[in-house]
Amino acid sequence: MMGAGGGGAFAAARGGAAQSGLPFAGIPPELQKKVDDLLATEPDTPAPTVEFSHSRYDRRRLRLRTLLAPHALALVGAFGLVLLETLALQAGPVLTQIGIDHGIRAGDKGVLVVVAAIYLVSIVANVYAARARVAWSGRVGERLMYALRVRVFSHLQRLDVGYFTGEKAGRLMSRMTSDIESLTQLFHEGLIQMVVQALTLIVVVVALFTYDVQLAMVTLFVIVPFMLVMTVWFRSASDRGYVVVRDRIADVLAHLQESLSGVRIVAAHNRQRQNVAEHRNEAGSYREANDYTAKVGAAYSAGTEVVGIAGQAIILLVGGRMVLDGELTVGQLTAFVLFLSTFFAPIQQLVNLYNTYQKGQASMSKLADLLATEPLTAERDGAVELPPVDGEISFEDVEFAYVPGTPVLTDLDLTIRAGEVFALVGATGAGKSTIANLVTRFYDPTRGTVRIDGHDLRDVTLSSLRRQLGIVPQEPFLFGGSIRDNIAFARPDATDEEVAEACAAVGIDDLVARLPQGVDTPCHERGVSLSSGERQLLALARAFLARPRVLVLDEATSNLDLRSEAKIERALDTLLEGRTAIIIAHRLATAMRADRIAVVDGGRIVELGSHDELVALGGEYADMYATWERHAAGERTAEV
Ligand SMILES: Nc1ncnc2c1ncn2[C@@H]1O[C@H](COP(=O)(O)OP(=O)(O)OP(=O)(O)O)[C@@H](O)[C@H]1O
Repeated sequence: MMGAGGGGAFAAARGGAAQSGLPFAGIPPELQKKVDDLLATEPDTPAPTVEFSHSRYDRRRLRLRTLLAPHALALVGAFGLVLLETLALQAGPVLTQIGIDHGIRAGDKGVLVVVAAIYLVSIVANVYAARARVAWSGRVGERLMYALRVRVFSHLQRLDVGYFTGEKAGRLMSRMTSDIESLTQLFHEGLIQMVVQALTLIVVVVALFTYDVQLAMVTLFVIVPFMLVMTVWFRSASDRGYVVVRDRIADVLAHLQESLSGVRIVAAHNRQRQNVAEHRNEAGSYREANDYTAKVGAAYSAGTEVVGIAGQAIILLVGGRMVLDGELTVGQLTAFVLFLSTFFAPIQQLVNLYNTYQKGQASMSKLADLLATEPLTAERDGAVELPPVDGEISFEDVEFAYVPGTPVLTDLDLTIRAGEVFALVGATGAGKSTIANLVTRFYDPTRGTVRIDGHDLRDVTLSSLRRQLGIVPQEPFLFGGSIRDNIAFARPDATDEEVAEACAAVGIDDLVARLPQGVDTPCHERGVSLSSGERQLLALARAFLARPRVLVLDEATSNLDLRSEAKIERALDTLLEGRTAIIIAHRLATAMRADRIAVVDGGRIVELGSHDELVALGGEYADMYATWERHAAGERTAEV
């Protein structure tokens, strides 16, 4: 299939636009063939159908077995290739023995030629089998990792907001980087190599016993015990080492992530030197942990080398005597020594692979834990679609605690009427954002119920709820992409006209017109290229385009200049029309324009009413208003 947009667009351009006088006047006929050739080389990548559900997903615990099961057939194929590879490789010592005993010692050149030819064939067979096996297992490994990456990412999209507050982002990144990496190693080479080495070991043991039982017994009972003791020591020492290595790399990544996302604050507070010192400590601890595992590995491989060489010397001594006594041929002894040298390699390899396996399993269990984490705001079984709402929000006897035992909101009973503009004011830390977080269902109340048009938020599907909610945070996040992508974030299918309408509604049409590529101008991550006022306006345009029934707006605290402020106020007038709006107001000017105002203090609503009512009440709000008026009067005097 041709890539969806490409061919059609070009074909249309060729047919119609050439005469239309549009800026893109079609492809000149002399270039059409080149374009067709180019399109023919485009990859065949139909748009994937993405399935994402908050409630229906694979809940089985992640295990090696269940991951591999769908690829059983491919694995059987790989096993066949491994068998061929191993047998071809181990033919060497047997052929050498035949060459010596029946060729050299019998003086038969014909045998030597045949043996050499078979040797050559076995090497070629080994090379081809190994090549096919590596390519095959690599492909299966990549498919597994692809599926796992998508599964983990999808689950991260599903988890509740609170989870990300509790988990350091750097640690989560290490799930997706170093843990996925160690599983990749396991799937690509680790597992199949374990089979290769285990098979080699079996073939060699069978060959040793076939050549001479007595010599094989010497090998097994004198040499192997040393090998085993060292291996057991190595296993436990390196296991301990790798646990530390994994923890420390996670710390390094966490520190890196934090320093990168806080780069402005770091620069502003001159923390670079201290940050470098901290990172040096983190990286130093990681290096020490790696030093330890390297030391353990070095001691083990040197030790096994010594045992291997000593083993060959013992076999030469015992076997040599047997040759002298006529119990063994020279060819057989040579084959035995050759087999012996391939006997230790698989043991060493298996132990190394055991590390890969351990690392992979540890990563698997961390990823399994992550995948088993149920979102705290999980969708209930049988959750229903929220029908189009008028936008009445009610809190019934609500209590909420981020940390069990320390409630942040208590005894909250409140009804925000449909279409009402409702402002929350109060000191910092009073609980205003928390109230908003319950409306957007970023959290569920610890006790009581939050309803929208009478529906308990926990009974409706998350997507149908969020479709009708608009959220404008204090510090709007801008994603990599164009201004258009950011405005149409909630509705990527919005038409150009709708995007333009949203820009005009919030008054950023003149800003967009000034940009070099208009709405297609790329904006950077976190919107560093836009001012904070412009970012707020862009977020308002985003909300406007989404046309939510209920809008939750956390007003920017940053001081905006009077023009930007006026612009934002005008944008709000358009945006709030006919919608229920909950505004966390940081400026009294905003609160004053609301239909009703709630003063929040210590997790409770202490005053509730319109601006005039609250001023008349003479309580906390009236005090705030009086202070604000004095300030405003002061500013006016200063201006005069
Ligand atoms: N994720 C969290 N985990 C634990 N405690 C939290 C969390 N978020 C907020 N809190 C605490 O809950 C209380 C209420 O916080 P909230 O953010 O609702 O206040 P606020 O009135 O919106 O303040 P501000 O005007 O500064 O945004 C505060 O004491 C705060 O420290």
